[in-house]
Amino acid sequence: MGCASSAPDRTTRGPNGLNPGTEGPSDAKNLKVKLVLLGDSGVGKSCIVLRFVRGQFDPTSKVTVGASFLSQTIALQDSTTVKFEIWDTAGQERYAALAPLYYRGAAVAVVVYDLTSPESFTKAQYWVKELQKHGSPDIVMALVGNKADLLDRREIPAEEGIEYAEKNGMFYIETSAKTADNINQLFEEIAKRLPRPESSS
Ligand SMILES: Nc1nc2c(ncn2[C@@H]2O[C@H](COP(=O)(O)OP(=O)(O)OP(=O)(O)O)[C@@H](O)[C@H]2O)c(=O)[nH]1
Repeated sequence: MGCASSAPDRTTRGPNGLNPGTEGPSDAKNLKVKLVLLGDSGVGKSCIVLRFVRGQFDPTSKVTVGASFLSQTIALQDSTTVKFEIWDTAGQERYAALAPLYYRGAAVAVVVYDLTSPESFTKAQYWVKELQKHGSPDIVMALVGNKADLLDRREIPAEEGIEYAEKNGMFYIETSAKTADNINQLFEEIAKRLPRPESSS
């Protein structure tokens, strides 16, 4: 597990220097945002990132160790760009204590569960509470039910995800990193919800 581990050239360990490989501040036309992915091990966080950044899916990928970093810029219809600086955290319990290093200061949190796994939905709720307690007050949060291609194995009905997301001020989306379903839409939806800095011109 850990799709992004197949992309080592843009991967780094540890949160030091929170903007590796990036230059220049955000402005009204070119936003730069720190995004963190949280969720149980095996829910598909790395695969979502790899699908979004590289358009690839690697079913044989490895578990994430610590965290990995990738960035991707998207252009919106109003000719603004959003550069996502993505911290993909490791879902295994042994790395849980590291998570605050990655979600601290994040403008966006993407909390992922596997819609075939009730345990992972419980874990997603744990991360939402953690973010509510310790994340930035104006953080944009998405709740993602991944592995939507495995519909015959679904355990969490969409309504449950929607209801939980609404109660917690998040938006809900179901994705499949395998088929690419809703992956770009996830990031476009986040981009739409970002607070815009005042234009200086
Ligand atoms: N069917 C299906 N399998 C998926 C999907 N996304 C990921 N997987 C599989 O789920 C497993 C785990 O994916 P990862 O992306 O490594 O999971 P992770 O959340 O990054 O796990 P950690 O690195 O331990 O935190 C891999 O075997 C993937 O091939 C999906 O959308 N559909």
